Amino acid sequence: MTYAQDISRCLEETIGSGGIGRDALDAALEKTGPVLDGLRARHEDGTLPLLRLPGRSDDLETCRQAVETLLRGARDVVVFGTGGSSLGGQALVQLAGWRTPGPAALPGAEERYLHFFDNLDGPSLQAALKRFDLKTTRFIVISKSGNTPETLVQTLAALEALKAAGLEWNLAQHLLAVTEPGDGERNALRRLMTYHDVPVLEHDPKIGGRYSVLSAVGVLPALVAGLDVEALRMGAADVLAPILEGHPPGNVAPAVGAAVNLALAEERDVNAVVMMPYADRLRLFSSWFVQLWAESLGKNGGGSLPVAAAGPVDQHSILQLFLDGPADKLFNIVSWPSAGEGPRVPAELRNDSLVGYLAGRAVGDLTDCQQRATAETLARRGRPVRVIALERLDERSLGALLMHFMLETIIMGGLMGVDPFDQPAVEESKVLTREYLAMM
Ligand SMILES: O=P(O)(O)OC[C@H]1O[C@H](O)[C@H](O)[C@@H](O)[C@@H]1O
Repeated sequence: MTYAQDISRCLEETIGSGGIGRDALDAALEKTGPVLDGLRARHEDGTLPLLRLPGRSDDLETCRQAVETLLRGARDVVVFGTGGSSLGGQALVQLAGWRTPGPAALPGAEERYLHFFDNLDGPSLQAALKRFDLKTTRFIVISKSGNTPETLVQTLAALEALKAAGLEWNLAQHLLAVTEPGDGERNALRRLMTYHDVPVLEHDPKIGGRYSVLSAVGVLPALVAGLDVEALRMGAADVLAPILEGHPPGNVAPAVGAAVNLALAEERDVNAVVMMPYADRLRLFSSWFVQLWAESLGKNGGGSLPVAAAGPVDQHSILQLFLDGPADKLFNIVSWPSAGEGPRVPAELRNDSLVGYLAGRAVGDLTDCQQRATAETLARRGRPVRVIALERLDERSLGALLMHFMLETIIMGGLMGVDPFDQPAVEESKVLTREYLAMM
C-alpha cells in the first residue's frame, strides 16, 4: 500500500471522550459491508465507470496524442472549466510544482506555463487575453455538461480573441475540448467546438465532475505537466483492490475512514472535517476534497463542513481555533516522509543560543516534527485526528489518496442514505441566474 491510515487518535481509548468507542466504530464499520457489496456489483456490471478507470490504460494514448499535438509551439496553456472540471487537474499538476512558491514555469526543458481559469471574472479574463501571446497560447476547455455558462463565456471570449489575432484559420491547433458525447443538440460546448473543427475528447456521462480526476479531465493537464499518469491510475487501483477482492470492511481503508466519520458524527456531534496536508504540493488536493465532500454529502440537512487547511502554514492562523475552539471537527493530517528533505541549516550553528536547535537539520526535519507535534497536540486536547502517512509523495501515492477519498465519500453517502453523485440544490441558483440575465 502506498499510504498508512492511522485512526488510533479518533478513539475514546486514546483521546478520551472526544473520541469514539470501539463498539460504535465496529457498528459503523458493519454498516459499510452492504455498501462495499454494492460497489463490487457496480464494478462488475460497469454501471459506475469510475471503478473501472484504475484498471484502464487504453484511453491514455488518445490523451497523450492530443496533448502532444496541442503543445506544438505552445508557451502558455490555459485550462477553462470550473468545479469538478478543474480542481482535480489542479490537484494533480501541483504535484509537479505548479502553484508552489518559486518560478511559475513548469519544470522541464521548454519554457511552458499553465493557467487554470476556474473562476469567472471579467477584468482578469480580459487582461489575460490581452497579455497572452495568442500565437503560442493553447486552450483546454473542459465541461462535462457543455452548458456551464462560466466555461462557455470564457471559451467564446477566447475564440473572439483568437479570431481578432488572425488565428481563425488554425483554431484546431489552439483549442482542445472535453465534454459529453452527443450531437450538439443539447450540448453548447460540443456544438461550438464542432462548428470550429476543434478536436473533442469524450467525457464519460457516468463519471461526475468531482469524480473525474482520473479521466481525461485530470489526465490532460497532468500530461501537460509531465506527470506519470499510468502510476496515478496504479495508485488508485491499489486502494480499490481490497474492495474488489471482497476483503472485510476493517481491511478497506476508505470504509474505515467512512465509519470513523459516521461514528464521530453520530456519537460526538462532529460536523466539520479538516483536510491538512503538510506539503505545498498537496494544498490543492485539499481544495479538490472540499468540493468532493461538500457536493456529495451536503444533503437533506446533513453533511459535515469540509475545511481546506495546510501545514505548517495554518499552524500560524487557524490552529488556535482547532485546538481550543468548538470540539466538533475531525482532523485529517496527510504526511509524507519529509525528514532529510530540502536545504540544511549549517551544523556549525549548533552553539548559537537562538538557532542552535535547528543546526544540522534539514527543512524537512522541521516539517516532519511539526506535523507529528500538531497531530499529538490535537489528540492531547481530545480532538479526533486521523493521520494518512504517504509512503512517498509521487504520482502513485497521489492517485491512491484521490481514490481513497472518492471511495470514502461514496461509502459515506451510502451510510448517510444520500446520493453522492448529484447536486440538486445548486441547480436552483443557475435557473435564477438565467432569469436575471433575461431581465437585464
Ligand atoms: O463540467 P461541468 O458540466 O461544466 O460542471 C462543472 C461544475 O459545475 C456544476 O455547477 C456542479 O455543481 C459541479 O459539480 C460541476 O463539477
